[in-house]
Amino acid sequence: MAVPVRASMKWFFGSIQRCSVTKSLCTQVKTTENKVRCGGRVFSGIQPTGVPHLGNYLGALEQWAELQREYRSVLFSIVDLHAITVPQDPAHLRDNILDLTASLLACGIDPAHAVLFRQSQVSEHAELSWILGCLTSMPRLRHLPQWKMKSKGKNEGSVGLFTYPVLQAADILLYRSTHVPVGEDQLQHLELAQDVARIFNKQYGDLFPIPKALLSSTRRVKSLRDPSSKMSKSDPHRLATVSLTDSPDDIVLKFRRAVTDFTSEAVASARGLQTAQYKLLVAEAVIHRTAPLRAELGRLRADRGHLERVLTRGAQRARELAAPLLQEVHKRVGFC
Ligand SMILES: Nc1ncnc2c1ncn2[C@@H]1O[C@H](COP(=O)(O)OC(=O)[C@@H](N)Cc2c[nH]c3ccccc23)[C@@H](O)[C@H]1O
Repeated sequence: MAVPVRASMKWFFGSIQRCSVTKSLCTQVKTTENKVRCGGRVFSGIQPTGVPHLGNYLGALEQWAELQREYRSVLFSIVDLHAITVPQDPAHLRDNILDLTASLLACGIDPAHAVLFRQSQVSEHAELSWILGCLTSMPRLRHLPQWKMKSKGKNEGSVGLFTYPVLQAADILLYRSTHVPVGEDQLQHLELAQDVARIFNKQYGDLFPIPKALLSSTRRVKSLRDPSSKMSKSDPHRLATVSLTDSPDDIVLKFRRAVTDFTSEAVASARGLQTAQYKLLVAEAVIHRTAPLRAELGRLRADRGHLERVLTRGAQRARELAAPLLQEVHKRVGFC
């Protein structure tokens, strides 16, 4: 099958993928515009489904760390309410939340610069989600990716899975966020958040800025087994996904087995190499890039108390921002 592993490895050679989405929806991160210290507010979220993979890192987390130095106000949430839209084992979920916290810190998220918190510890998310859900039509949600993928096309999922994107809109709007760094797979969800903000503003008066997506240069890392799909935590094929905690041997194995249509003409720095040599080169680059993260992650994971404290403090700071906004929403809709 002629499918490009090089597409999933492009970042290594510094190739910048072109943004195919309209300018109004998204902005690529490394533009001059965004290098200026911005007065806006950045918000993003990640599901606690284990240690992040290379797609999460290159598509989102790497730029999260940069943005916290560039923006005045930055919040990152571990979205555990989203995680339970599919069945979860409670003990496993608890572990995953702390493992993800350690991973985010290892990727450079600094609680002194960014508010890092668990979504379920700030109840305003769920409450705003209800209000926004009352402004959202069912047909608008039916075609969004989470529902289409996870309900298996048979309308089999839970109500929570169906309204998942409304909760995501609430996450973003609750902080009047202006910029949302995400991978390409989240753009449709962001469009919904924009629509909901417009609907609310029209009905109740201007309150929410229309949030923009910030796409990294590596906005879609593909599965190493089936490049027609994205690299994903839920991929059942063990060799499809590179986790940040994979051992160097595992990384080499996964790239060696990766599906590719590579020809050495395609990437200047690999000219003249055979496919096997090229794959090894990329595997070594990934090992080199992830080694410091692996070491730091191991250290952070050992101190569960510290991780809990980071999340508790983060939730306090998030609530200080969320409560007055929700109060204002209450006033506008007529609750007080
Ligand atoms: N293969 C890939 N290539 C490039 N980027 C990728 C790849 N896989 C994942 N990503 C990006 O990683 C981030 C977290 O992924 P999640 O699936 O947990 O991401 C999700 O499931 C969201 N619904 C979480 C969420 C909840 N509320 C939010 C509010 C704002 C932004 C995001 C959220 C995302 O930026 C995602 O785009």
